Amino acid sequence: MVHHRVTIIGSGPAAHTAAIYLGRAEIPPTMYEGLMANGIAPGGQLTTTTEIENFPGFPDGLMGGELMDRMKQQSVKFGNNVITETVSKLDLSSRPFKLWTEFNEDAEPVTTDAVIIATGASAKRLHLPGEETYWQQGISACAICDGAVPIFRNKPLAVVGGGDSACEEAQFLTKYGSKVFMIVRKDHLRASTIMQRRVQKNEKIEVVFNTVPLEAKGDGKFLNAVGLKNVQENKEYDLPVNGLFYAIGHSPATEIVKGQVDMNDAGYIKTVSGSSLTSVPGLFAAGDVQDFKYRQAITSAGTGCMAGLDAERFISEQD
Ligand SMILES: Cc1cc2nc3c(=O)[nH]c(=O)nc-3n(C[C@H](O)[C@H](O)[C@H](O)COP(=O)(O)OP(=O)(O)OC[C@H]3O[C@@H](n4cnc5c(N)ncnc54)[C@H](O)[C@@H]3O)c2cc1C
Repeated sequence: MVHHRVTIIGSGPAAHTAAIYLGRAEIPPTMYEGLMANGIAPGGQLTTTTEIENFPGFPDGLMGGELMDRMKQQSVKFGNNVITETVSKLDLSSRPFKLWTEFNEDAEPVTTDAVIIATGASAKRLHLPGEETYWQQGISACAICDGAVPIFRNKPLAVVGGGDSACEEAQFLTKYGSKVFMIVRKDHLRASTIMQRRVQKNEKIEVVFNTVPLEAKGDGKFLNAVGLKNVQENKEYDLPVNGLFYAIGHSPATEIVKGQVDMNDAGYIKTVSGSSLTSVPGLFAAGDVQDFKYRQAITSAGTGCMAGLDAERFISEQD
């Protein structure tokens, strides 16, 4: 039977930071980095983007994929045992915990004393015609990450969504865009009153109610318009914009722990404030899988550090 002391599930900034801390504490973990788990390559969400300009230590920026390669090199240097498989089942009902990987569900389970779950989240997408062509070429699911890039400067932009995140993203984008349209399916915003007021007060934001996006359009290289439909008037038209930002929510990758650990209504794992501890002793959560608010590489790395230290303490207390 294969047994690991600490198993890390995931391979983004949270997972590799936790692995670096555990490795340096002489508890080298085993990491299941996933094999296109949730459609994302090993290395996580940053492998789906281009340049990262807000991760400290890289004043000239660097490509998301390169940042993740470097994190992996660093964790492997400290003994991280990386397995390129996806964990498909996890049994947290008794310790040691048991896990199975994809295509090996009938095999004997792997056992582990502790688990750090850092499986991340993925932004919900609309899958519009043209979306694949203009993804990261005008379409983004993260205004904070991508809003400052030159293609959006002083250009008209659109945000899809009517909740608090959409309002926040629209406000944020007014720093860069010449105008920001909020495309809202209903005849009202879902956002909190204070957020609605801020949007109303901001002269650069125009809310387009009763409207859904139909198509992403452009010159083959960059987005330059979004096809819209006013569902009340049944009227279709093109809105010229150079940026289209989705703010329609995220899906945390928590399927394997569903029903076994406390989560919030949106499916994010709940952690004890100021720690990575979950409702299950020996299960620690880090990164976007437990963070519905910040969802950044640096915050994921920060909570990964916390999970590494928390798991180290847990293991030391068992020894
Ligand atoms: C397009 C885009 C651009 C972004 N740009 C920036 C930016 O400029 N700056 C910034 O700070 N942040 C940016 N972000 C946000 C940042 O990428 C995330 O906050 C961060 O990657 C979250 O890290 P994480 O460690 O939680 O895991 P993730 O990066 O979400 O990675 C989780 C990994 O776990 C794997 N996994 C999932 N389930 C399993 C399983 N069952 N078994 C094994 N493996 C599994 C996944 O396949 C994935 O590889 C961007 C995000 C996107 C989508």
